[in-house]
Amino acid sequence: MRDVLSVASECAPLVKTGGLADVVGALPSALAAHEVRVRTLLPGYPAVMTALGSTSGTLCEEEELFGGPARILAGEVAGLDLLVLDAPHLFAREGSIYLGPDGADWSDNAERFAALSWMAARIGGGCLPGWTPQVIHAHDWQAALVADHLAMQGVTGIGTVLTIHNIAFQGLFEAHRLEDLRLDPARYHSEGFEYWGKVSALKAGLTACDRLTTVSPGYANELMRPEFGMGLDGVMRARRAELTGILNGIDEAVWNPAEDSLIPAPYKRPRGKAANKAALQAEFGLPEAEGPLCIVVSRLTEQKGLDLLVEALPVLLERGGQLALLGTGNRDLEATLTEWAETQANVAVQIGYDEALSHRMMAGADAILVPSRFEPCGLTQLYGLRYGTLPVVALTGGLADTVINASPAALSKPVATGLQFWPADAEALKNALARLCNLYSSPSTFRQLQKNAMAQPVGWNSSAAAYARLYDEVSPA
Ligand SMILES: Nc1ncnc2c1ncn2[C@@H]1O[C@H](COP(=O)(O)OP(=O)(O)O[C@H]2O[C@H](CO)[C@@H](O)[C@H](O)[C@H]2O)[C@@H](O)[C@H]1O
Repeated sequence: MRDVLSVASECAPLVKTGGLADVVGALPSALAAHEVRVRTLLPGYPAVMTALGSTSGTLCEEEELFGGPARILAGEVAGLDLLVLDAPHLFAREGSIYLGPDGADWSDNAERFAALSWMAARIGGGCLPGWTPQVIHAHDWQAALVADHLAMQGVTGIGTVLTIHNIAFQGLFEAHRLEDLRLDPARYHSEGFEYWGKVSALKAGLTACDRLTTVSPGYANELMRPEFGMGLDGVMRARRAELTGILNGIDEAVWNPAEDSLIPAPYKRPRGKAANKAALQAEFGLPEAEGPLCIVVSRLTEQKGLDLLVEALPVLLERGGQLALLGTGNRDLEATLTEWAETQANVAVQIGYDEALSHRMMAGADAILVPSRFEPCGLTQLYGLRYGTLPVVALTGGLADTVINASPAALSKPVATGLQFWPADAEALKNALARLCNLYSSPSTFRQLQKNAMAQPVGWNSSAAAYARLYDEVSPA
């Protein structure tokens, strides 16, 4: 049995802004089947403290943690073995976990997440009675200082793994804060955590952790190229031997069309989607239509390429297709999409974040559109596969790794599970939408694609085994 401390800034179902939370929340139970015991360290945001309740005990205290006292609490919540960093001066704030009321990053995000890494390192050093992990698994920049903090605390004999969920987020801070963040000035150089005159928390982890992973083999390759490495491609190339791409899975208990209590009519076969489609159209105020009902469930950011969809949309509408979109983010994009919905009968837009609605959309739609410019893995195309909702995706990162394009060869086998297009531009997306409409107009072909999609494995099993092997490799002898 391996003991692993997973460290992250979010974890479903407790606190979620994106796919990171899903992965951090799902991995522990997937790993349990592979002889790995995971305890998850999270910041004590109000939602986490409330979920923990009063049953927890204090396991370890710190008098002064970046401006105030702190302690580690423990408890079981939603099947997770949680360790919670209770530090009210850093985390007892309402609103977004990353952003202040003005929409900008909290000005002390450096200290907030340095504190998380510092306490992870303390746990690695044995501060909890009776439990010390063999491996610390850090997720994204918010946990990436952990290897440096282990070194600063003089802790050795612990394996470290850093997973990159999205290299666009790097945790950059002014260099003069370096010592306040309890970092070693001797590592402030181009092969350490220095990045264009700043401290990069992500680069700290990329240069100091024993092993690096990212969330698909395709993105692992892309990260080593300037177009995708966001300035860190050189670091990724230098650490090529320690970098692995391990595909994300989805929680098959939460995303199961046969037993999903959040959808109107659970189903096992594609034809069972019809009742869900009618309900979804009614819910969004969409009429019946000749073409496919497409959905988007997404953060509205540059990465996700939804500006391309705005340009390509007429092709779908001319063919009698429909769009129902759920998302939030970029204000201009929200306004443009809302305008489309106000002027087009076949476009409906819901601005906001709504987990239950996202299930109803997966169940009711014919296709899900994911036109991302880059996508480390992507989860919504995996939900789409499981629900027989064909993914139409850009050929990048994990989208390229998880969807089998409906090429003539793949259609004839038949193994195709969706549509891919490249480059990630409006013209290629228009072509993909036209191809989708063609396939949709042949019901038997479309039904076969849906069956193939629903049969594609999208769970955690083989990826959990890959993480377990990695933990074995980095564990001290
Ligand atoms: N408005 C809304 N309402 C309800 N639910 C919404 C929503 N907007 C988004 N979601 C949900 O949030 C999650 C988003 O996960 P993704 O993996 O698709 O992208 P994200 O960029 O957040 O994750 C990053 O990390 C993950 C995890 O490694 C990688 O898969 C991904 O490529 C990388 O960019 C999904 O569960 C989705 O259903």
